[in-house]
Amino acid sequence: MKTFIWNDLSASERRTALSRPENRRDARVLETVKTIFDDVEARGFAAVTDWATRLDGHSPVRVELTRGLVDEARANLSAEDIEAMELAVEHVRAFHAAELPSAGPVIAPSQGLSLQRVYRPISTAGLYVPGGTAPLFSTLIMTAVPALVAGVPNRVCVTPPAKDGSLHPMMIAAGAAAGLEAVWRVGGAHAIAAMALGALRDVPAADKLFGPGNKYVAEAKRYATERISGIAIDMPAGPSELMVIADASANAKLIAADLLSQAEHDADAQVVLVTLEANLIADVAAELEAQLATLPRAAIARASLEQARLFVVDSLEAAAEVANLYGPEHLALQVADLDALIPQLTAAGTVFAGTYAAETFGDYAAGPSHVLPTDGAARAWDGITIRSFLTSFVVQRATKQGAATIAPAAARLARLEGLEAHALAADFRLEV
Ligand SMILES: NC(=O)c1ccc[n+]([C@@H]2O[C@H](COP(=O)([O-])OP(=O)(O)OC[C@H]3O[C@@H](n4cnc5c(N)ncnc54)[C@H](O)[C@@H]3O)[C@@H](O)[C@H]2O)c1
Ligand SMILES: N[C@H](CO)Cc1c[nH]c[nH+]1
Ligand SMILES: [Zn+2]
Repeated sequence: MKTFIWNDLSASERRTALSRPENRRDARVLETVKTIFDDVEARGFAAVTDWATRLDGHSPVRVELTRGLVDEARANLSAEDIEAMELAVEHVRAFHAAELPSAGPVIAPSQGLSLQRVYRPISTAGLYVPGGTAPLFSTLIMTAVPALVAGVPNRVCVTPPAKDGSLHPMMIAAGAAAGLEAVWRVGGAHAIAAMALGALRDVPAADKLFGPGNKYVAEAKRYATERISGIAIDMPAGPSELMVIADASANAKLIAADLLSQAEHDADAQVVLVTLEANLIADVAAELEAQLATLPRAAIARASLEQARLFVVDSLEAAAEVANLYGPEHLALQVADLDALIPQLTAAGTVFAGTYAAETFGDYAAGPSHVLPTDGAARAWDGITIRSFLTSFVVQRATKQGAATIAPAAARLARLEGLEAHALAADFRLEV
């Protein structure tokens, strides 16, 4: 791990030490994404098929979640697997249902005026479920369940095929539990382009794209917003990130386990340790080696660890400063005084507080969606919430008396702006 002593760094050295690698915004990634969008726009589903075959070895298929297919998938899973999935689905459903907003309060700034915010589900949500190196059916749960709770009528779900072209049985079982009618077996930037441009046969173009992915997928989502007017995305959600803040009370084994849990996602995953206790460093390094020895995805985790960073700080204030500047996707706190640290935090996708709050719990089953902002986007974006699937608008009503109260002020301001038609539209309300 590259080590930095926070107090020894100038302001610009601190920014450099905390910057993400350049390769995510690699011009070649954007070039590939643009080429794919051009082709999908020009040739539609035929282009999606060609890219899918070329990059993933299989053409796109709409896998309808029929009763027979779901039963077969469930038969290929153990009762314990299904129980775990159902617990996760229930926690995610309950958390998002609890946060479902009802219409806002009716606000009357003057007599005869009433203002109320109401919420509506978006019409078509494009849900991306990663599957390049691991079938992340947990992401299906973390996107499709909140979309269901929000009442989104068209939920289009895509995920890349396994090498042999199959879908993991849990993708099918979880898809059914999340109320999906089908899962499209297609991934990568071409799947994003297909959802964004309405090129998945008769599936309508997505109003908003959701879900995380590797640098191609993340760039394709960003590029969709540049290219297609009106389309939205949930947030920039690229390769996983974890920052751990530790003090002398921390357990080196748990720190290493949490760091490796995100490092094993992707060679591009970012893991960072911020420690108030220099003596922890050797223990964490030893634990990392010991745990890597038996990890099936050790090669990916090692590649990620090559970019890992370690910051030595001398106070909780300094630790919070590092976290707030970096804005990690996940922030795990292994410090004795959580109540002193948490109020100082301003930028993180989600925070795991204390010894027992494993990041893994949030990834699978705690309840909030695990789709979270990366690359510093946590400074300005939320992770997926129930609101991500809703739009809202304010219904503005006025009685004759309300119009009489507000029209003179509105007309006067309009005339000051030189907008006579606006002013007349206010004045005429006094005549009817
Ligand atoms: N931020 C979050 O909330 C969050 C949540 C879960 C996972 N993740 C991240 O999602 C990512 C999943 O990545 P993944 O690769 O396993 O799956 P993925 O589904 O995101 O990407 C796989 C697809 O990428 C495309 N691809 C691969 N190499 C390409 C190339 N050279 N050119 C063009 N396209 C190419 C292929 O079509 C392939 O199907 C990881 O980085 C993981 O850390 C993030
Ligand atoms: N840690 C990922 C978000 O960065 C989510 C995930 C899915 N499966 C396991 N983990
Ligand atoms: Zn994870």
